[in-house]
Amino acid sequence: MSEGEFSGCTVAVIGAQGRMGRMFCTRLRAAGYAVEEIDRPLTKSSLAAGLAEAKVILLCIPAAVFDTVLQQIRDILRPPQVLVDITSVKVQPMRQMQRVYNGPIVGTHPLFGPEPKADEVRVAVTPAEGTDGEHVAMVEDMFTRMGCEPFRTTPEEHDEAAALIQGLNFITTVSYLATLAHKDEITPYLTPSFQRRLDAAQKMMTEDAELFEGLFEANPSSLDAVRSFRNMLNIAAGGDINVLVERALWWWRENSNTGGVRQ
Ligand SMILES: O=C(O)C(=O)C[C@]1(C(=O)O)C=C[C@@H](O)C=C1
Repeated sequence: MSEGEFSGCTVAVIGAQGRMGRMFCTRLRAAGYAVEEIDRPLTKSSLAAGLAEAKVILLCIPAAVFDTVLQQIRDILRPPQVLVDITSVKVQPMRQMQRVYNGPIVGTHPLFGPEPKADEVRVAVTPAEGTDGEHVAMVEDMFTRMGCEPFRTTPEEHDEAAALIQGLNFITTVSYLATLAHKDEITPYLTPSFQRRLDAAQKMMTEDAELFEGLFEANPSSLDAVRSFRNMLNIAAGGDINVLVERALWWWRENSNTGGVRQ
């Protein structure tokens, strides 16, 4: 299939009314694709009609209903339709998709929410083994045309990285704030730097906790990530804070002419 054939083709978006689904429908149309919007209630006839002309089926659905929806579409999908998901973990959904469909499958994880800033548009792309390069390139091209920056990886590599970035970000925040909960006596001591951290955690805790909890449970690398963090806490508990600070300064290595080592 040439690039020309693919541009302007039909993409069926399942979960089109969700926040991510709505964003991708808008971006797909702006990029010149025909979009079939599919959302609840998912019926046999709405799915059959919606998927009939689609070259790509984009699943924008919560992990909790992933398997149910796959069961509903398994007999409707026809190779060479390309099945694409946007779930924030990859090992488990890739297996689920491969169990029900033997056509092209390209997993993706847009590393942003429904209202990304212009520089927050990276998309991890995890093709299933056996999916040919042409179909993977089609999907990468689709994201590029939507203004995103796709990069290719594997489900395992993705989940290890996501456990460290998304997983530990959540777990360390939850653990820290839980440690300090129910201690009215400490509130007079709140400082601006603590308040900044609390403010930064608000959305994650009050709006997205269920999402991150689900991702933690669904990511096979979560516990390894927690263990590496615990190793760092053990160093802190031993009093050797300097070792940790030197190591953490790696993040600002570009700003330092001493390669991350304090002056
Ligand atoms: O935009 C937000 O507030 C998000 O939480 C988006 C966010 C995140 O930042 O972890 C959440 C889930 C997706 O997997 C990717 C990005």
